[in-house]
Amino acid sequence: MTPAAKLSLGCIADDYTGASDLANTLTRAGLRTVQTIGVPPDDLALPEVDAVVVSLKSRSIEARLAVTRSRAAEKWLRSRGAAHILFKICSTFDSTDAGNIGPVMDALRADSGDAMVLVTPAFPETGRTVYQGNLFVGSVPLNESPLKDHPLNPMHDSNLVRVLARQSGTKVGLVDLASLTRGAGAVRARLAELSAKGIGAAVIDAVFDRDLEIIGQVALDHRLSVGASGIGLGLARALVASGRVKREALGARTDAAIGGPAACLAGSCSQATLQQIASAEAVMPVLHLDPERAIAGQDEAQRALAWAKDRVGDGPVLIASSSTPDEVAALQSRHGRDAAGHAIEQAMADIAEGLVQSGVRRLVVAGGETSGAVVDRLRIPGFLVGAEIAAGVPVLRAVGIKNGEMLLALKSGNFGGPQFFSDALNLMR
Ligand SMILES: Nc1ncnc2c1ncn2[C@@H]1O[C@H](COP(=O)(O)OP(=O)(O)OP(=O)(O)O)[C@@H](O)[C@H]1O
Ligand SMILES: O=C(O)[C@@H](O)C(=O)CO
Repeated sequence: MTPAAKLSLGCIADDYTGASDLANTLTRAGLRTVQTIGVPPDDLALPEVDAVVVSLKSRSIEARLAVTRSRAAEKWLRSRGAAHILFKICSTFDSTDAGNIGPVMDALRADSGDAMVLVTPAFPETGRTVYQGNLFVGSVPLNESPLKDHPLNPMHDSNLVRVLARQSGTKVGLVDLASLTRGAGAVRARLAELSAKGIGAAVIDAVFDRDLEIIGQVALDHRLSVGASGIGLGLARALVASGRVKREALGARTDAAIGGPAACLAGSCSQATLQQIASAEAVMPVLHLDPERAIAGQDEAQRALAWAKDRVGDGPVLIASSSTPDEVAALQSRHGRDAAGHAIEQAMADIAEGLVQSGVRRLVVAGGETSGAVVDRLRIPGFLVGAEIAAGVPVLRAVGIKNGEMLLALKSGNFGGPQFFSDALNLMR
């Protein structure tokens, strides 16, 4: 990116798959977008863009650290001229009562000087809608969805006003769908009412993309918003509609093939990923790691690499640590949740590193934390967005890596259809 280019939108994502989901949404809405891993170093050559999504791995770390890292990203984005910053969280509001959405929002709100922050994880394209402040995943409330069994942050309350209030020092209110359907003026009036009561964060209902377009218009009055790809869509469409950004035609970027061996890694234990692994068994060799051995040391990663070496020359392979909720719970009770998760992530990173050393240039990774560990280990500084594999999951072309080119797909645990792994590989030529 040239130093003179001014960003129309700055984004801070709390995990890497979420960042690529948002970068995909912004690209499809016509914004020239790049995804960086962390705050980019000054010598990273990036094209001229309208939006930068800085990817952090801050969803499941200590709140204090998440705040510090988010603030550093904010400072960089503001210094590049971003008038509005979107803090990208998960569309299933993944967090615990200790944070990190509330603490990061509070800090960025203080920095922005905004009296009011709009918050919505709605992303209708993937079935995430918010009504009366309650988040629905498909047809069920969040607390009845598979997110109740998430390995790191099980979600047991679907009322986001309550969830956010427990994490935040800011008073939280609601803008309901009835206000929203009366248009941007009604939303602004409702926000003024909330503000007069000392409320500084408003969870906003949204069920359809048209709701997000209204939210996007209103959000641009402010310097900060918090939400998932849906609010990204609203902001991007509002930027284009207001003439602040000239819509970029899709396909303006090269999708040149890379070829070479391909592999998939799955560390997500979501229902969607478990089903995708089961479907992949029919079309490619699949190795199920022994999670107990992966925690014990590096032998399991070495075993996986030896297994892959014998097969990857003949076609794609899949290596998965994923287990069912009962098995995950049993493992966590033996080793602790964070220790088990971290050790398995590191085993996945070891495997990714070994695969790339042996020539793999096309890599599909399932799971946000898993993707974070893998991308960090591969020292990839950023990505350009390519074709869309499934809602929220684009093909990514690595930029700034030392050894040639690489294509990746970073899949959020819950995203993608049953054949996701083959769908991804079909587009990653
Ligand atoms: N068999 C297993 N038992 C316990 N934990 C596991 C197992 N396999 C993977 N894990 C851990 O579970 C966590 C899965 O988180 P990850 O973010 O990768 O997936 P996800 O939460 O489904 O995806 P997303 O964050 O994109 O929704 C990681 O910390 C991973 O190491
Ligand atoms: O918003 C989502 O659901 C995803 O982009 C994500 O962040 C999952 O990790």
